[in-house]
Amino acid sequence: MTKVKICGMQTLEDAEYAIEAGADFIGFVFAPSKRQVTSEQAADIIKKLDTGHTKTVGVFVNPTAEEAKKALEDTGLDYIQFHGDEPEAFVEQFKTRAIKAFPSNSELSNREKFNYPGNFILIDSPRKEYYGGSGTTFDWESFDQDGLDKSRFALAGGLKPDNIKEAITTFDPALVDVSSGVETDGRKDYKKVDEFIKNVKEVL
Ligand SMILES: O=C(O)c1ccccc1NCC(=O)[C@H](O)[C@H](O)COP(=O)(O)O
Repeated sequence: MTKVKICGMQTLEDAEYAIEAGADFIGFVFAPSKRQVTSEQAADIIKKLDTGHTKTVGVFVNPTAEEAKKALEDTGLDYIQFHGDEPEAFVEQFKTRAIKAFPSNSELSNREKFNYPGNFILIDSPRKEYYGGSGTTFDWESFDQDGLDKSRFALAGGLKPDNIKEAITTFDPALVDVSSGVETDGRKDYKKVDEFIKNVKEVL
């Protein structure tokens, strides 16, 4: 079954809700974003969570190796999501605890992307004001799926309760990642979180 990551946790209540609703991963954005949290805020939330099977992810854009290692050690994160232009050799240092994101308009071929180490290779919409979290889909039809390793493929960008089934049918990803699509007025909307996860689980 497709796994779900709910990204952009900003409060303990949001994180607890996403875990209870069945998210496999929850994300905290450390990069510049309207959802940005400090490592102290994330650590404070994570230490209060009973995560069960849910894994925690810190989203960074072009961090130094020291920043990423410190976040893993000090914040209690399970994984780091590299959402910038981090080179392959850089991600290699974190390979058992890394997710590597690329915009859908990256010049790298799918084979080159999947040569990167990491548990998942995430394809997100093209960058706008920030490196992610744009809330817009990319053109699924014209995206070349040749060379995608579906077992490590994660899909993001404008996913929401009413397009997630079509997204899964179109791409058969191992993981789907959402932020804006489960928000109302910039805050996590628990009804949308429930609906999103329910719809993912309904796809066989
Ligand atoms: O969510 C952000 O604000 C963000 C900012 C900068 C870098 C990455 C960011 N998010 C990473 C994610 O994993 C999001 O879930 C992904 O970009 C999809 O976002 P959305 O289109 O809003 O569902």
